Amino acid sequence: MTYDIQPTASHFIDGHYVEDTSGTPIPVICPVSEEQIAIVYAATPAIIEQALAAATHAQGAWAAMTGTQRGRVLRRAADIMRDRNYDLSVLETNDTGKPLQETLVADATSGADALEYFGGLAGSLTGEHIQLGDDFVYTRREALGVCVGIGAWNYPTQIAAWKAAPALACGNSMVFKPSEQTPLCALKVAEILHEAGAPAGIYNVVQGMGEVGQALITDPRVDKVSLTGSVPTGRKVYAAAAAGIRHVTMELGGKSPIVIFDDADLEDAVSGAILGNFYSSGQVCSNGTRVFVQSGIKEAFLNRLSERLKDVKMGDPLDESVNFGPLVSERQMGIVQGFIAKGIAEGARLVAGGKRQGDLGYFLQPTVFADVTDDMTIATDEIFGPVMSVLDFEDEDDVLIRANATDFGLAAGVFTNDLGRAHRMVAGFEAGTTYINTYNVAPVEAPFGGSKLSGVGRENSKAAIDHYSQLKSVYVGMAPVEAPF
Ligand SMILES: NC(=O)c1ccc[n+]([C@@H]2O[C@H](COP(=O)([O-])OP(=O)(O)OC[C@H]3O[C@@H](n4cnc5c(N)ncnc54)[C@H](O)[C@@H]3O)[C@@H](O)[C@H]2O)c1
Repeated sequence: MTYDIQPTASHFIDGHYVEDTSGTPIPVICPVSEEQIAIVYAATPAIIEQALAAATHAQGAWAAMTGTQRGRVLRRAADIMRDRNYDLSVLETNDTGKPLQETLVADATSGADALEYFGGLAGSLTGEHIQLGDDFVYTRREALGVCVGIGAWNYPTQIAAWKAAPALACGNSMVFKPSEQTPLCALKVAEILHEAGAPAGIYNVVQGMGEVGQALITDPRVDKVSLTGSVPTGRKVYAAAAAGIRHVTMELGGKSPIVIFDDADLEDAVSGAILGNFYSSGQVCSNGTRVFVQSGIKEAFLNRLSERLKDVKMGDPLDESVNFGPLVSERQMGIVQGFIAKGIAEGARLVAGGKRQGDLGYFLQPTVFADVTDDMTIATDEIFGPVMSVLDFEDEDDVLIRANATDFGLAAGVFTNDLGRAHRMVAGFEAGTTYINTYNVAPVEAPFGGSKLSGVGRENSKAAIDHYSQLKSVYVGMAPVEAPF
């Protein structure tokens, strides 16, 4: 236990920490020191039962509160989260390896934004009135019931809060399973929600691997499943949810394009490509890892990118001047190294990075390949590490076809000073989240999510309300009922 803020047990159920050391031990390894900083235990069937029973028991009374009352709890939780941002960020940095300069602004703060936004929205959730002559219909916007959230390891606090906030605002309860690689911060989200006044059982966290996720999804008490993870996992989770006709939100992987035209602002385009490839050491789902650069700006782009890469500062991510951290695990580092080797073997030109940095910690240099072609593995597969592929193009129509020639559809961006072209390009992109002259910004007010294999449903914004509530129609007859006999 390195920090006081460390959670005190593996699970948070029915308003308090719960331990059961008979579950499979899950060591938490710091990606910088490679040392074990904590241990949690996977949920046993008894723990899973406790969590689902608590969530089921608590949900009805929570849904019966007014939206304003529920919203007040969420907004209080947002305030607590902001007050503790520094400590939460340190915990997140230790768990994920992401630099503190990132976690201070993008994790608990983003989670707090979601709690505040959906807290504000909760009181205004309504149905509608439809007049039909003398008769009328009104709709009731009702909670779905018990929701299961399953998280990936790259944004543990953000993912936990992005799922909790709309779910709870709509009157649902939740059992959340964080990634086994980064299990700590979701426990703090649960602790804070309960400190803010969420009734016991409304938001529970249980640890474990895929089996625990499956046990949760397939339980008949569960009404909705929201996953953030890879496409292969998405297929399994969606299939399991389908057996029970459960609602789903799927936030899955991507291989997104960034298209840079000759007339783009060079500095902005380079910044966008850096944000879209190297933030969080490249472990961001919406990363624009296929960077299509028009021939007239290509050399200038690569030169300026190389210069900017000199400002990369790797090192202890708790040092606030460090801007590039390690990958989350040795396994992930190995996967990314495998892709880099493939890029070289398939003939891409390595123009920066490509190597491990030092031999302690899972640090990989930010890596840039040029002369990448559409069929190379580094241009087709999600790498989830700091590897940018630069591809050449000449023509707008052609680059749009190539940008869309992927089964993924999470994000896409365009850099150009031609407004007409910018809007034509985003209209043509087959992606859920698109950008003009910027990249990888995800404010809570805007819908976030993917099309094609990258997902189903949207997180954030008012759109998320539709994914955590359902409408009941109430037909009110005002005249005598006419029947044929
Ligand atoms: N679209 C988004 O918003 C978004 C955000 C972050 C990450 N991601 C994606 O997540 C992936 C990286 O994260 P990861 O490696 O943790 O993903 P992953 O798919 O390996 O695991 C995600 C979660 O699913 C659980 N899981 C695994 N198998 C399961 C099963 N059979 N049933 C139920 N749960 C199961 C894991 O334990 C983990 O909690 C990348 O593909 C990335 O693009 C997407």
